[in-house]
Amino acid sequence: MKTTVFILCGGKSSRMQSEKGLVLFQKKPFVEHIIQAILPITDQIKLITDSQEYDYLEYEKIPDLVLDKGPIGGIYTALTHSETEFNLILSCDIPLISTELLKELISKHTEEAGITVFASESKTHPLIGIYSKKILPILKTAIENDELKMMDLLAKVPHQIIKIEESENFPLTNINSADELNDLNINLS
Ligand SMILES: Nc1nc2c(ncn2[C@@H]2O[C@H](COP(=O)(O)OP(=O)(O)OP(=O)(O)O)[C@@H](O)[C@H]2O)c(=O)[nH]1
Repeated sequence: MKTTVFILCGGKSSRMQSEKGLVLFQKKPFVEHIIQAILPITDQIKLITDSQEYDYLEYEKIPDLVLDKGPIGGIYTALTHSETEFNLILSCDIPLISTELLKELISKHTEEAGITVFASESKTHPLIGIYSKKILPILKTAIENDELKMMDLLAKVPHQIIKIEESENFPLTNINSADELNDLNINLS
């Protein structure tokens, strides 16, 4: 299955108060941890961002087509730009993500699903997902109507959930603030 990978590196980072994808974890920016997990699968990696702070990375940067719409706006830009039917969309704040989990997600996606994501009983992970280009019209309408919640988008699209145990959530953890990063570092020490 030919897949393009898009990392969402936009938004306000208001809880982190600095460019989230460039926050250091184990001496390396979040975004580089994510790229490292993707590279054994593909080097077709693109960043959705308006920030020049990512210019040092060799991958293509695509500016947002719509502003202030949150992750759903970034996904809209990614799918509009994409030349492949299947697209792995990742947020920039998941430094623990592994190649194995990404491979599992890609291998379990089926053509009938517009979106495939992981979920445990307590948590769904919509920003670690396979998104089909065919959902673009639904995305566009959602943005036009300012219906920007990812869980609302999932409800509108035929989707597939890859069930995981609660204990498997850890590598999918997203880090939104300095406090959460601190907790993660304590957890791992
Ligand atoms: N390209 C793009 N990515 C976005 C946008 N808004 C959020 N994201 C990304 O979506 C993911 C989840 O973002 P959130 O944590 O919901 O929002 P945020 O703006 O980064 O952070 P907060 O201001 O703290 O809510 C992160 O990878 C963000 O970089 C956007 O407008 N464009």
